[in-house]
Amino acid sequence: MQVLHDYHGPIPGSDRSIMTIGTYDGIHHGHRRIISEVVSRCHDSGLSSVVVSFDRHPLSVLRPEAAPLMLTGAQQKAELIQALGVDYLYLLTFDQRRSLQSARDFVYDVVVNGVRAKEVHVGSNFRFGHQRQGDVEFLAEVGTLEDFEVYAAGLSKVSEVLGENHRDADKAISSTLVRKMVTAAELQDASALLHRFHSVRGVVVGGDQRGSGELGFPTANLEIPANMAVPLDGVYAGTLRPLSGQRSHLAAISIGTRPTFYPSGGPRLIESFVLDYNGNLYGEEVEVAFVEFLRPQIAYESSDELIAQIHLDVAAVRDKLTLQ
Ligand SMILES: Cc1cc2nc3c(=O)[nH]c(=O)nc-3n(C[C@H](O)[C@H](O)[C@H](O)COP(=O)(O)O)c2cc1C
Ligand SMILES: Nc1ncnc2c1ncn2[C@@H]1O[C@H](COP(=O)(O)OP(=O)(O)OP(=O)(O)O)[C@@H](O)[C@H]1O
Repeated sequence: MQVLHDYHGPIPGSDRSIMTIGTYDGIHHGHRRIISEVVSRCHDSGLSSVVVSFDRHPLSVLRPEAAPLMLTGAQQKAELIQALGVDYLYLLTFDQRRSLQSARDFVYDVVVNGVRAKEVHVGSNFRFGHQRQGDVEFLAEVGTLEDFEVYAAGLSKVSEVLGENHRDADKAISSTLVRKMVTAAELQDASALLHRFHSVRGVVVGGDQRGSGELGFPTANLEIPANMAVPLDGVYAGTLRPLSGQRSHLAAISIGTRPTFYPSGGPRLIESFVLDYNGNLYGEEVEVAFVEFLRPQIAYESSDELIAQIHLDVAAVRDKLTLQ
């Protein structure tokens, strides 16, 4: 897959393309359906597949105070789109200028002159352009004039993945809904909607050295990235993968402020005790994936009580994740 940044001009190597547009944070079940449809129609027609997306969430420019915590960083989103077999990711800088662009100018700039689309696939709720004025009907009107077809897919509902009895069965799957599930630690539901375990990437930083010393459980510490969705404070079964390698390791993960040692609150961290591992992870970029909530954070009376509990946590991780 080739990544084009604010590319002006025809997509290289192809006359016309089949495209989709959206924020595409998380690449959830509904997103996958649309992107896979684009890829499959390209296989049939020999055209190139293009996902047009933004380099940041539009709300981070329009109303930063209302910007959501993200499910994917830019690199991970690109990797997930690539894994679906897409040829080109066309990333638009979402800045003040873009936010003021009318729906008509956006279609001509991106769909007609940029991608030279033959087909545009979106969900039926897709909106675009200044103040979200453009909708599927407007896109189709321009399509009639400019010779591209618009396919508006019905929205995939939660019931398709989580069954008719789920609390949110009737809702459309959306990034917003998955973000809520992640932050509420409803990880089984979130994983099913994402087709993967939610994860966060970061560089391992030094801690207080208490983990490797007094506790006997060294931890790879990540600062919580300011704009990423992270499950609520607690202890989790999950995995850690150094991005320099392919292998994931089982991990007992603690998210929180270490209340045993910082009663009035320390920095909030993601700390991973990696099972059966004694390498050095400092300075490495890693991906920590959250599989299952085990328990809340507890302020223990003594280190010994915490150590006894971490032994149980590690056993629980082994038990749950080696059976899956
Ligand atoms: C599996 C696991 C569970 C943990 N649970 C708690 C907890 O319930 N309460 C708490 O105060 N700290 C908890 N911690 C965090 C430890 O306090 C922390 O790892 C320790 O203070 C070492 O910090 P350091 O990495 O800065 O040296 C947990 C850590 C791990 C790995
Ligand atoms: N459940 C769904 N089923 C089918 N298509 C969807 C679904 N959700 C979103 N889409 C489509 O996927 C594209 C990207 O969606 P986008 O990321 O903008 O929306 P979203 O997932 O609903 O996120 P948010 O909750 O932030 O609005 C759009 O064309 C959108 O209409």
